[in-house]
Amino acid sequence: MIPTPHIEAKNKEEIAKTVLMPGDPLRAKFIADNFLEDVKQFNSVRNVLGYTGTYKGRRISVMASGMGMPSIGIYSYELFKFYGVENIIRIGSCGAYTPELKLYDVILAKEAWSESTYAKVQGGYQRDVIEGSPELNEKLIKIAAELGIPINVARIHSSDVFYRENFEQYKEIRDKYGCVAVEMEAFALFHNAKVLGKNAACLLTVSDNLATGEETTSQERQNAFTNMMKIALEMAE
Ligand SMILES: O=P(O)(O)O[C@H]1O[C@H](CO)[C@@H](O)[C@H]1O
Ligand SMILES: O=c1cc[nH]c(=O)[nH]1
Repeated sequence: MIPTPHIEAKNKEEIAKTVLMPGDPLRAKFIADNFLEDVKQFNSVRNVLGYTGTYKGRRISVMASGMGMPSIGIYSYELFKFYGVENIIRIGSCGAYTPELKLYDVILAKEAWSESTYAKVQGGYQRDVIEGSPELNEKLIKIAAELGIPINVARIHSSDVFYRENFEQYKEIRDKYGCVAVEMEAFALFHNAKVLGKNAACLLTVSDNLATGEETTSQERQNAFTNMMKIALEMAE
């Protein structure tokens, strides 16, 4: 079923087996412009930009997911199911729930906790925690160590809501469920990988801290989280 309603690539070969997936289409473009060689754009439908190129001579794709679980649910499903993609590594921004995490710190989401109904509705999954791929995580941890980039391996919160009326609720989610930071896509990505027999991981960079009030600009979130990008790019094959 390709092209799909949301991805215009006409054959599978246009997309590599491993896809890096930021929420922001312009973060995808930044990576293609600054890190990849021999780049070909394979998607511009809805401005959700997708590119394939080489990194240090090895092939890799980068495509945006948009924001939220419904959006990454669509793109990751189409890539896994119809384009033969095997590995998706989300590279996102997140809000830290603890003062110990500093802006620009990198987190590897070992598992995602969520109150979202995404996994239940999509495939009848009843639990509220889903793990990322242990194999991908092991590789990412090794790469980070080789690059000398510290990473925090932890459980994160995948939320459907960016602006909560009760801001202080994050403390309960942190303390009760053990989540160190919040983002909005990993739970759905991990679920799609599981039901389709594929692999998914999620690297995050701290863009703001709910405990201290520190925050980065939209420009930094788009272009400056390069440590996370460099770790993920080493997954090129
Ligand atoms: O920076 P990205 O990858 O979009 O990730 C985070 O940023 C967005 C909210 O600002 C949500 O998509 C959240 O998950
Ligand atoms: O989902 C997100 C991403 C960054 N910062 C937040 O507070 N939430």
